[in-house]
Amino acid sequence: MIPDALQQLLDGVDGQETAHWQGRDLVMFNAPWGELIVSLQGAQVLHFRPPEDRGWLWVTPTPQPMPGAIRGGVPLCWPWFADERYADETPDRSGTFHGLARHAPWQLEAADEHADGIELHLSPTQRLHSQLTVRAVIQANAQRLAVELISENVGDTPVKVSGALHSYLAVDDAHQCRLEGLAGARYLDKLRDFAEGEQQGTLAIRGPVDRIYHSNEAVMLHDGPRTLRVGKQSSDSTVVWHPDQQPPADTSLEAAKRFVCVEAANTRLDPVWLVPGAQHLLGTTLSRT
Ligand SMILES: O=P(O)(O)OC[C@H]1O[C@H](O)[C@H](O)[C@@H](O)[C@@H]1O
Repeated sequence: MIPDALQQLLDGVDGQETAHWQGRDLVMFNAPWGELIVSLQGAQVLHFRPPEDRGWLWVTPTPQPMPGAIRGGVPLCWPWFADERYADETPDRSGTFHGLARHAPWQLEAADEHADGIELHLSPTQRLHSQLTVRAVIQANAQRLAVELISENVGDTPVKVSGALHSYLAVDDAHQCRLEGLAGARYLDKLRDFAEGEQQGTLAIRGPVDRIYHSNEAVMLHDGPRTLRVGKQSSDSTVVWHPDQQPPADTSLEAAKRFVCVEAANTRLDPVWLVPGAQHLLGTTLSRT
């Protein structure tokens, strides 16, 4: 579910086009395999809709201005998740929440479109870290959307990294949703000062949720008759976030009912130590069941 103005821009696209929205440069695709919008601020997928379905992702109708990040789609949190500033190079570790990548300008390096779908390769226009490089690969076809974030240590000392593919999944009503796949997983509850818990059965969203689950399993998001599968790669943390009655300033109460975040992440539970020359691929794959 995306803002009307964004949908109108997309409706005028046949094939691939660039556009400008809310101060951001966008790459838009309207093709037989589906609709896809990527913002070059943060290499952020804002929208994906396969044929004969509705959009899988949610974007706030009232985004904050640049250089703030757009709330919605799949923001790339890198090289740290939340306030876990392991790779923060500022002297007092005062770097921005969720890292540098989602605010930074990225460039499209390659777009390989074929009859069944597309593969996009993006990288930041400038290095974001003295020792780390990062790139993103986005694949879309009529069955799935995959986002990969690939970090490499090009320096000469080990670097500790965390991050997240912070997917905002569009739902009819968050309070009607059930998340399956987390039963038995231990979690840290960020709303209770990181108290530990263990998930019993399915997770229903009945109020605010902000939890880091120690799990590498796929999550099935049941939203009425619809189910979206959130798969992941090289991620032992799954973050589930829904702000309920206290949405952030860039989102109305009404709009906040329409998303649930299920994030493939590396967090304090499973930070990645990258030794010189090593690469790490954090991935998520969304698909219908
Ligand atoms: O408002 P943002 O910086 O985009 O963060 C939004 C949310 O992201 C994650 O899911 C965190 O676990 C939450 O604690 C945070 O509130």
